[in-house]
Amino acid sequence: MHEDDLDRAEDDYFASLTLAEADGDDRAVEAALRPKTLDELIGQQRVREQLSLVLEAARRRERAPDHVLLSGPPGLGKTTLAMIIAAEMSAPLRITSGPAITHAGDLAAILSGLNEGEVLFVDEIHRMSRPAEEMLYLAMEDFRVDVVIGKGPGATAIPIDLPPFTLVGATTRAGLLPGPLRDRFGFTGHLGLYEPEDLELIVRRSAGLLEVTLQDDGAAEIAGRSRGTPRIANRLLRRVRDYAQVKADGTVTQEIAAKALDLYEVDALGLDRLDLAVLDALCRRFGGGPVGISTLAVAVGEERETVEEVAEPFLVRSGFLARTPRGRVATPAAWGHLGLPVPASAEAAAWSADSLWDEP
Ligand SMILES: Nc1ncnc2c1ncn2[C@@H]1O[C@H](COP(=O)(O)OP(=O)(O)OP(=O)(O)O)[C@@H](O)[C@H]1O
Ligand SMILES: [Mg+2]
Repeated sequence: MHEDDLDRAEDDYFASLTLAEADGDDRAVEAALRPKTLDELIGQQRVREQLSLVLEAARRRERAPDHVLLSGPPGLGKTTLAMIIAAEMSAPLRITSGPAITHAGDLAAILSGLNEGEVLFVDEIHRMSRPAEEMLYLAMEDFRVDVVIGKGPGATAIPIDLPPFTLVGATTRAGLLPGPLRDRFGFTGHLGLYEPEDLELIVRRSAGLLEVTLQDDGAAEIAGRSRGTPRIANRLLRRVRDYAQVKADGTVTQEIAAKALDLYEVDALGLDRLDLAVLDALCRRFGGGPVGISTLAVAVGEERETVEEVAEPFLVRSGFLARTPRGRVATPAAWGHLGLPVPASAEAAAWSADSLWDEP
């Protein structure tokens, strides 16, 4: 069995579980809490409107919608959206991922097995091999793959026509995709971190599905500590529910939520261990910066990618870290959050960070 088939079977399995069956298994609960339609999706107003237009137009033309690229930090709903696209088009969904496609042949097999209108979801599309990527260009644009038979001068390419399909690619970093690949997507949706109000709605929706009694201030407490991320909000809700059931009568109040999250070392603003380690290294070891992201990653013992894609977006959004052309700098708020006096240099660095830049 191919790894992607396995992924698919696993995802189908998790998605098919009812909440009662899934409960207790975090991954299965996550799948069961996924919104199934665009209307059910909370937040991401702009992406939702744009995508709904793309899908509605395709439905009216009775054609497969244009290829869609979804980018954004982990846990914001890329996989969920891919499933929604297929569901909204009443089309079957095939799931694979960049790292699972090691040879162009793997991709050729997947592509040539597609049926008309099918949605092919390629997660972590930035991690596909170069030859597979080139094969994908042709498939996306001309709905064709060239399968090479033989080797050396005698090798021949046999073109195989593909039925119209929709590719949905997901990446945590659109900036890492080669230009030619990015350009072949008809629509790119960028998912940004969620606002606390939206997270509150998500927590309340999930509590309803999980049959947790949740007070409004309890929902706000969980939302406020969820790092702008629905996956984290749902996970914190489950930990708080455990706490409420064991230590109280099961009702999640603000006080219960705060106590439970303190116990799990999620601080009042939602910073987790990694976030705090990054801030701590930045302030204590590098005097507040500027310091390069790779150096910072080594200092906290993490992959550069993890620091850049998981910790940094939230720290920037929370106003603790600024990205400058010379490196990352801690803002005065960061020193304050760590309970350290703000050095004069930090004030100055924050002012010079007016040249803040953002990735495309
Ligand atoms: N807009 C939303 N409304 C409600 N729940 C959401 C929303 N977005 C995501 N979720 C929930 O968050 C969880 C994580 O979402 P999802 O798996 O789609 O994230 P992802 O972007 O694919 O993450 P990764 O990059 O790690 O693959 C899902 O279980 C889903 O229930
Ligand atoms: Mg995903």
